[in-house]
Amino acid sequence: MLEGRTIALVEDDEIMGGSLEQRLRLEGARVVWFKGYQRALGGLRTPHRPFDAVICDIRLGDGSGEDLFLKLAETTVPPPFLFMTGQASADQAVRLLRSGAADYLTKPFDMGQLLERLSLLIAPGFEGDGPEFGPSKPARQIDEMIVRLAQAEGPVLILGESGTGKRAAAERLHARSERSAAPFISVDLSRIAGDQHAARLFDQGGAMEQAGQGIVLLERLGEASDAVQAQLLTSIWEAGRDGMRLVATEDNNAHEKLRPDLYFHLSPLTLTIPPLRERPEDALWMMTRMFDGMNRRRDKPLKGISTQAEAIALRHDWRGNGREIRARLAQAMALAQGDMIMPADLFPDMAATSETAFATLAEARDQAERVQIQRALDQCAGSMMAAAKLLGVGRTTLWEKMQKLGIARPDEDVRKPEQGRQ
Ligand SMILES: Nc1ncnc2c1ncn2[C@@H]1O[C@H](COP(=O)(O)OP(=O)(O)OP(=O)(O)O)[C@@H](O)[C@H]1O
Repeated sequence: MLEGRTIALVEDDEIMGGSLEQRLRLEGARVVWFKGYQRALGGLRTPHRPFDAVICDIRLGDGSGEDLFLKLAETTVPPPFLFMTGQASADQAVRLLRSGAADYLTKPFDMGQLLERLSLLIAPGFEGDGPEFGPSKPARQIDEMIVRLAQAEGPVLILGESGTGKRAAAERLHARSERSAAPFISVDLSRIAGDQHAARLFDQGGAMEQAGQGIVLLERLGEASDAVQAQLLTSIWEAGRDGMRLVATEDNNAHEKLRPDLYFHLSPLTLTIPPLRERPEDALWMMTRMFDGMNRRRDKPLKGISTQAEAIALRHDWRGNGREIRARLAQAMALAQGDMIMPADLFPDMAATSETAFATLAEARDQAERVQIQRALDQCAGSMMAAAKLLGVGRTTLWEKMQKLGIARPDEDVRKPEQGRQ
């Protein structure tokens, strides 16, 4: 019944947790058991695999299940939560459901009841091929946006740095749309000489004709000349509702590279994919996912990626985004000497620097604090007062931490943009 599902169990009671774990496994689920608030917070924020659901006790020794859910909801879209409460008051029940939790059960309950509720909350709407872009809030929003774009009509513009997954998004859009049975034709304009663009797109047997009522993906559309862009605009008009649907990709400067009339025609349905350095938890998630796929194809599978390598991956800036992850992993898996991927396998170019040296606890804590403070400041549009509140510390403590960690005051960034981020 739960075959292939991954369920997180958050329960600090050994006996209750043990029997739940056993039963869920019997039903075929993969269970990850977190025995307290703090552990669950870490594990659910950066899951190695997305969870289909979370079964969570309300009372935990070191916090509450409700706080756990709310904390996760600040930065990610949590998986559906099924809470287990003692005698839940009506107020608490309403509050839990309003906060976005999927369901709750009042103790004592029997296993049959729990399994029934669980299957209800997993089956409709949550079934399918899982997230494509990661567990972070922006990534889940991209997944949702793709579904909405797939159901709409009209051309789509996908923007983002190289390797952020623009092509992956277009493929998913095609697969989710009513046009999925029709062709998906892609042309990367940067790989074809400029004087061949028009022929490749518009001639007999060209991309437009091949696509029929399917999707034409034009990668790096800004490479096309002004004349080709004008011709494209005409063919979008001519294709109308019954012809091909155009999806184009560009970097974030599309407005400078495309003819204004074409840009304005494409831009109403725009999907912008943020780079991985702004959502490090997705980088880790994507790395694990790619590792699993590549590892399955190996004659001698590796055991996994070491936690040290993961820690460095979490703070690496991934300028090449998914493309860089894939390249580094392929190299690491080919060259790994042991049965685990170690930092030097994944980042051999940094092997001589302190970047791959094993981080001390203090360094790891500083790094985690730096990321969290920066996130809070971003979320609060630079307001230190609001960020301090979000982080649960006083403004002075936040200020002292920022000085210690070398984080610029937000108003300094505003006054001197040239000294801001690179
Ligand atoms: N969300 C994602 N899901 C799966 N793979 C991804 C994702 N994002 C990036 N990748 C991987 O990263 C690489 C680049 O992805 P893709 O071609 O979709 O990116 P892109 O934004 O179109 O890149 P470019 O602009 O450089 O062509 C591919 O190997 C792909 O497997």
